[in-house]
Amino acid sequence: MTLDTISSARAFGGEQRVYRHASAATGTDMEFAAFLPAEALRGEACPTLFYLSGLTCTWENATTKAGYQRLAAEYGLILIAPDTSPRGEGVANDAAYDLGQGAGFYVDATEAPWAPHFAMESYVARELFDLVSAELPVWEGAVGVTGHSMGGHGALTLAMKHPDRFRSVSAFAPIVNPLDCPWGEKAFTAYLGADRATWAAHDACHLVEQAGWSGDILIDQGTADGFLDEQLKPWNFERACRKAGVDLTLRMQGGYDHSYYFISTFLADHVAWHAARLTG
Ligand SMILES: N[C@@H](CCC(=O)N[C@@H](CS)C(=O)NCC(=O)O)C(=O)O
Repeated sequence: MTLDTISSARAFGGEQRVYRHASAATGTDMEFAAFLPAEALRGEACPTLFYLSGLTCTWENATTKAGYQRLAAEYGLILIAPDTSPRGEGVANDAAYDLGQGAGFYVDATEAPWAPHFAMESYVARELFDLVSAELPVWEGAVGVTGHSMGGHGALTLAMKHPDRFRSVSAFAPIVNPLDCPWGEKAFTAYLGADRATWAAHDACHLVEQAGWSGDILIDQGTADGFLDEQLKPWNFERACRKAGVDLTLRMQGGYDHSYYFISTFLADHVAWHAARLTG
């Protein structure tokens, strides 16, 4: 598979790159950002962190606003920031910001008109994972995943569904219970169909009770997040983790909202937390 470099810029002794490639999973070209620390540029195997973004985002939001380059350089970590959906003229879309392009929800759609291209679980957890493992100096067995909002849902569910691939997981303001929030109900109805029984396999609250997680989990959530009560409900996941005996650290951060100001404030803790688990 060919990786085309769209851009490359020196940052913190490493390089911030953006790649494009033809994706078999989505049937489209996909773009993603990759920060390579100095160690990776020297060809040394590096622990790697996937950062999955939220609604309306591409690889660009986190790459330009989270400040991850300095942190990834400090810990010698490769950071991979995928897009949030397939895109393009031949790809289904919706006028709303929370469905279609920019809102892939990290599931493989089974329903029309989404099924032909919306395969973001296969894309991230298999195709992109295998691609970066083959093309970049990713330290085998030392890959973690984090994400924000819809991307937090992606991080939690992909980690629990693919524990052979992801060794550490954390999230910022994640959607934890798509079966019980308007964003999740709308997207899952469209992508997976009306039968809610099929949804549970993509719901972190259900997954943690069914599949569990052998490590610990870190979640940061702002108390001034406008989506907290209606969409995010981290207490549902706290309850499910307690029931499942999974070690969750849920930090309610006073006065923080849903923005990248919140993410950039606490990202250092997450990068350090992943680095410790991936190299320990
Ligand atoms: N503010 C958006 C809601 C979507 C939103 O807040 N998206 C979050 C992720 S769920 C985000 O990171 N947006 C892009 C950014 O802040 O750069 C809207 O109403 O259109």
